[in-house]
Amino acid sequence: MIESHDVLAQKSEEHTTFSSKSGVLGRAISFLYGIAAYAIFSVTFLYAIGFVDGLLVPKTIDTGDATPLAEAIGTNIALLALFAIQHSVMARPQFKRWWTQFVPKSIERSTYVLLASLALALLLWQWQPIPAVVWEIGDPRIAAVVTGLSLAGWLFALTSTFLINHFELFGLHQVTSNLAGRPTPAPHFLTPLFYKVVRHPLYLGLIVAFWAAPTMTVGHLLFAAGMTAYILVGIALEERDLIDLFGEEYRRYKDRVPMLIPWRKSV
Ligand SMILES: C[S@@+](CC[C@H](N)C(=O)[O-])C[C@H]1O[C@@H](n2cnc3c(N)ncnc32)[C@H](O)[C@@H]1O
Repeated sequence: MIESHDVLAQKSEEHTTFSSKSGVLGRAISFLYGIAAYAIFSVTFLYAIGFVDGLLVPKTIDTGDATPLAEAIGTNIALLALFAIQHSVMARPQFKRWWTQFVPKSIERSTYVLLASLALALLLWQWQPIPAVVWEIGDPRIAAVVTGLSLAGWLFALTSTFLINHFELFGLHQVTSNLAGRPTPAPHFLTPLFYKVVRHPLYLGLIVAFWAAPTMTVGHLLFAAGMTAYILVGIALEERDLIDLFGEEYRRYKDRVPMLIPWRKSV
């Protein structure tokens, strides 16, 4: 089903109706809730960079008490699955339609961001190290370049969110509009800068950040492989929704621009 901009405008209208009904106090509380969700996301995201790259934080992907291998693998797969299921299920329009019967539309995205951050925080906290080494770069200068590449991946991912709409993606736009009594504008299809080269620069940045490791342990490899597999499934689901939302425009974009690997027709 192609969701027209009229339908989206009507949704914005419904959103305004809620805003005007909820009162100033309700809107102020929603706004503070959105700010808190965003703050929790920011701390978790920054911690995740240190965790994956083994920089500055007390617990990294390769530190912590050793547990039996089967237990470590089982725990880590369960943590990755929880993160992936939360992300994928809650991002779907059908799920959003269902749970906005209980959660106000203005804080739907903030609640998603909050739960996603908590799922990530649980993973960072409970992750079991598996220290066996898969590869290790001996030359410290090359190792530093590889860490730099990983950091560049994180920055590329973060920049991509600003290119489409960082504040909408993380729920701040919605709670701010609600506070001001304005409708949240309907989503727009955008292809700025990186989005002209690949369709999913944010995910590409994350994949680079996960795989560019000067020392790759089995634990880190499990994390990188699990997250990459999840991203590929996530892309298939996201693109189905984007075609529903933007129709022929997104189909043509898909034919023209590769998914993740620049200048490659198919991927
Ligand atoms: C976490 S972001 C990831 C964006 C993209 N997949 C990427 O990797 O850069 C997911 C949100 O971005 C939106 N989105 C993805 N591509 C978009 C585009 N070209 N223009 C506007 N919104 C887009 C999706 O509808 C979804 O709500």
